[in-house]
Amino acid sequence: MEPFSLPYFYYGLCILLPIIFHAILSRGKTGRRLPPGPWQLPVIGSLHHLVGGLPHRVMRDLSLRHGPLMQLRICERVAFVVSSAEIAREIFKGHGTAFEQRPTVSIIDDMYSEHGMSVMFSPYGEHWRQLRRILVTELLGTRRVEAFRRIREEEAARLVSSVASSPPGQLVNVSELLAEFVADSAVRAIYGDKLPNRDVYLKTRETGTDFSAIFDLRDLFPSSRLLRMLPRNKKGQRHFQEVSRIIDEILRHREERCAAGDGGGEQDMISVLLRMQKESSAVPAVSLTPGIIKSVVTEMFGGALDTTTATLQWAMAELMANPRAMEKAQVEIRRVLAGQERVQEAALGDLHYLKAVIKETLRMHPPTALVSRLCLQHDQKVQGYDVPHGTVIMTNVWAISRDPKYWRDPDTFMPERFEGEGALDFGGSDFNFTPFGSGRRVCPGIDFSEANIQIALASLLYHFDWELPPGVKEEGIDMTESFGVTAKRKAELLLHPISRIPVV
Ligand code: HEM
Repeated sequence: MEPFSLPYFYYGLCILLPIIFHAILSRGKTGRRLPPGPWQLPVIGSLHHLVGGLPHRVMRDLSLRHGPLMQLRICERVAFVVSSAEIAREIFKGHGTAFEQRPTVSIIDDMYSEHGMSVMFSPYGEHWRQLRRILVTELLGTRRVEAFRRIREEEAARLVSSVASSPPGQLVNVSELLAEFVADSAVRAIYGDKLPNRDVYLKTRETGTDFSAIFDLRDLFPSSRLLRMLPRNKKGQRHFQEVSRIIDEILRHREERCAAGDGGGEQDMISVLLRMQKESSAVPAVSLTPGIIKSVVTEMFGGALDTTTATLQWAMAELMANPRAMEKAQVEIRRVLAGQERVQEAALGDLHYLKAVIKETLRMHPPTALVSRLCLQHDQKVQGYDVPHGTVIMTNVWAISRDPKYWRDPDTFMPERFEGEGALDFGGSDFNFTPFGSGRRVCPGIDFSEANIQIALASLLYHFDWELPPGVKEEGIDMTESFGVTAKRKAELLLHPISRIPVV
């Protein structure tokens, strides 16, 4: 064994002393009662604990050690991570509007500062309330979602035609086809037409969900004047400029078509917004300037595409990994739709097992695994702990919906748990199952995305049986999640379709 070496002792002391002083000083300074958390380093705080894994998974593991309300300090930002349904309920039900603001990052602030905030990142207040009302009543309400039915049916028919026309015996890239289905169906609803450069847009979106495009040191050290003078994140800037250019192009096309007399029957979201802009009395407290319309449209694209696509891709992968659930879903669909040439939405209301499959997919793979809010009121207390003004509250939706305290065999895909009377719903009031968030800022796109997911899944399962590539077993399907803002599948899903109900 090496003899004790004095220089190593001094090196160790040099590292430890600042940590100890920092811990003592910060404790003395705040005088607050804060929740427990992992040990912190000077300057970076708890950041080092988060390196090397997917944030929602690392945070779940940390919270198993430190508790369901855990404090993290990421450089200058304080975050409380919530990993229990009871605490989530306390936060969203017991504190009025204290936690109804979303934290934002500088790259998003920069982008919106040019043309005005939309809904997602708007501070809680009158502007948000008015825009949210437009979303809920005019753009994403039941009546409007119903009006997009023809679009969904056409795009679902196109999806199964693409599968049917693939060369016999060849694998079909189901992930890609589902991404294209969502892009076409959602975009036609938003814009009235398909994107002329859909593939370029989809590629651009991929960058937008990459953490490296939104990362900026300014967000971690908001008090640093020096960092504010440094150049912005180039990757993020390029990405947002590209998105901005594409949305400008879309809006220009739509306005030209409106001017040429094609109002899209006032069905698509952009023409609704343009009409409301003209009738300014329709929205007294918010001026629908071209900039605000651009922000709303950008957000509709952002909110709709990745989340819906990820859910569909996970659902197909889970069904392939669980042949019993696949068979049960197909038996139901083929019984309910018996004799139909293609899937029509009218029958989908009777597909109870399919609905349970979608819920179970969202339980196991919530696309927004961490839902963040900001505490903007003073003197809030949660579980007896102080919540300082400016604290980021991160609800670990993924951890809660995989917690054995609430779910039997939480890592097993079991749609049956959502069958029958009294099954949980994802509207935001069952706090152990909140893939769409909760409280006043719950996702307004639930009906819109559910309608798209149902018809695409039902169509794929109605017309085809599906087989894995040779040599791949159900338990060998790659279920790795990619690292990014949306919890997507890392691997593409390649499958063999076997025609059962011919596509005509
Ligand atoms: C499977 C699909 C989807 C999932 C899982 C999802 C999830 C979420 C979540 C977790 C939030 C945050 C809620 C909170 O803070 O409590 C959110 C907010 C939001 N979502 Fe979705 N979403 C989906 C689809 C959509 C669609 C289709 C749209 C629009 C076309 C949309 C637009 C929005 C908007 C605008 C907000 C911000 C609401 C506000 O701050 O008031 N989402 N979504």
